[in-house]
Amino acid sequence: MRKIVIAGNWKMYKTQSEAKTFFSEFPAHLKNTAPQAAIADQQILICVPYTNLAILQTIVPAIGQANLSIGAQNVHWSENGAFTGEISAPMLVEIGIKYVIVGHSERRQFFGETEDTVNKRLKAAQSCGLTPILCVGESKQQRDANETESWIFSQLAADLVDIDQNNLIIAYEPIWAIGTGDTCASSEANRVIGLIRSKLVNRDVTIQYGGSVKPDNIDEIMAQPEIDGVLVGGASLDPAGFARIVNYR
Ligand SMILES: O=C[C@H](O)COP(=O)(O)O
Repeated sequence: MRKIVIAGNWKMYKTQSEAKTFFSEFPAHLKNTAPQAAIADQQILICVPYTNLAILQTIVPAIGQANLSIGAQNVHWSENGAFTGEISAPMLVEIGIKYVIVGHSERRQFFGETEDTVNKRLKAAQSCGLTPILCVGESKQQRDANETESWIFSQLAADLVDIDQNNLIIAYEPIWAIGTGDTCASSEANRVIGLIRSKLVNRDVTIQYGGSVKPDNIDEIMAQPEIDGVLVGGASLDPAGFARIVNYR
């Protein structure tokens, strides 16, 4: 069965004090009227900067929302070593982190991430029991050149070599829709996600859509049959707005 995962990605936003303020306000906005079985099928996740991980691991359990987790935004492929500025999977696991974003387009665009390093990071995450969220998606130029499918298929082919599809989330994030307000039409996101699913060995992988998801388009996005959740950037920074996204049903 495909699990719904509604995830926020704070990117490089929120100091510790700002993160604490967010979580002092967020729970009051959550609508918790769904039956327990439905809650168990839906994971809420917020991927925060490294400086917020440990402190939020002590704060979030006290909220009493069993399906709410904190995740990381990247992970190195080595368990330790001389890799200044990097964080390893065992470091995340030791503080109870279960999810990590891998291969976000901003990592690929600004920090030289390649399909090879994405694959290595996925393997490292899985080998320590973390569930990675693999991000794939095309640029505006690729879409305009009708290369969306071929590009995403090539990303999947390279990124998923020797990856366990039973412990994996994929986020389809068209780069041109990220932070632009230019949301991919939900029917088009549904079509591309269906194509991604057709390439997987495990057709039950949770596949999210990401790119300008907002409170006012979440219902339409989540009504699409192939879309199992969202990866939300800007709109995850506001507690009331992100709760509205989480409360879509
Ligand atoms: O990881 C999240 C995506 O980059 C989407 O960001 P956005 O919701 O600000 O467009």
